Amino acid sequence: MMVKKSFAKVNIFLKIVGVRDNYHLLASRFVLVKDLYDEVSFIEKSVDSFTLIGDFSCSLEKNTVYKAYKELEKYEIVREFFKKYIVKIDKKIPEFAGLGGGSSNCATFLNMVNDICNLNLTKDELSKIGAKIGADIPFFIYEYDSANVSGIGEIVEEFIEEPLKIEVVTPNILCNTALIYKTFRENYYKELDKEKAKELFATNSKDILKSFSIKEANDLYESALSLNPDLKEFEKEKWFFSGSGSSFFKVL
Ligand SMILES: C[C@](O)(CO)[C@H](O)COP(=O)(O)OP(=O)(O)OC[C@H]1O[C@@H](n2ccc(N)nc2=O)[C@H](O)[C@@H]1O
Ligand SMILES: Nc1ncnc2c1ncn2[C@@H]1O[C@H](COP(=O)(O)OP(=O)(O)OP(=O)(O)O)[C@@H](O)[C@H]1O
Repeated sequence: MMVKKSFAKVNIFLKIVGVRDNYHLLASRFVLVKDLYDEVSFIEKSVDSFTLIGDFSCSLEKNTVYKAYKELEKYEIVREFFKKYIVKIDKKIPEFAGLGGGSSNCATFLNMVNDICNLNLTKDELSKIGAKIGADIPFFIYEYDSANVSGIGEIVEEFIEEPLKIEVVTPNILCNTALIYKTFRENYYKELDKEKAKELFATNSKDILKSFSIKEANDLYESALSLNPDLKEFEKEKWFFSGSGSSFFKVL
């Protein structure tokens, strides 16, 4: 049996720097939350077709891990492997939480299959596959603890800084990423200029959070709040908002 941890992430800051068709161009620092993770396991069991076990709120076809399998099934070694192994995911990362749960599972699966089936795909090749499935997946492919992410999410540059201890609180509020971006675009749109974005990318996470309010750190927070006013009661000093939410986090 093979097991690999599939970590959650938070966005230390998330600034919009432009648009590309229906998507938004980001300047964001992604950081892994090392004590919050799902576990992806390959367990030996003969099956007729790809089998994925776990506590998900979506159908198999909509699962990011299944979509990753469909991208790799052109390799015979992968088809044969998943006739002898099933995939089991022990879910601990809450969904619709801004923590990248589904994206992390997808990237972890791609990295595991690449290794166990000796596909010899590079991280860049795996990232391109992941980017077709979801914007947050490339970050998790590279397995950096901290990274500067741009483009739609497909440009991932490692950022070297002291490992961060992060506390996460996830209200029981489901945040819809697409709707939050749409509301941002229609009612709260603003762009950070490229020079400022470069400055942020050169600054360590703790120093950035010392000088930002929750709204300044995450451009999506206002639209998330307008759609989910109950988020307001979770606003606290030194707590910030991750991705499209609903999670708040604090750097200890
Ligand atoms: C909010 C973040 O989680 C921050 O890390 C990401 O930007 C979103 O990543 P994600 O949840 O993997 O997003 P996807 O599932 O790829 O896209 C969901 C929807 O979010 C919007 N979306 C996503 C990423 C992006 N850079 N611009 C967008 O406008 C699009 O409407 C898209 O249809
Ligand atoms: N492996 C998976 N684990 C959890 N959710 C998944 C998975 N695959 C697909 N989903 C679906 O993706 C949607 C969002 O799930 P989740 O929020 O965990 O993913 P994400 O988009 O990577 O994270 P974020 O909350 O940061 O946007 C939900 O509809 C969920 O059912």
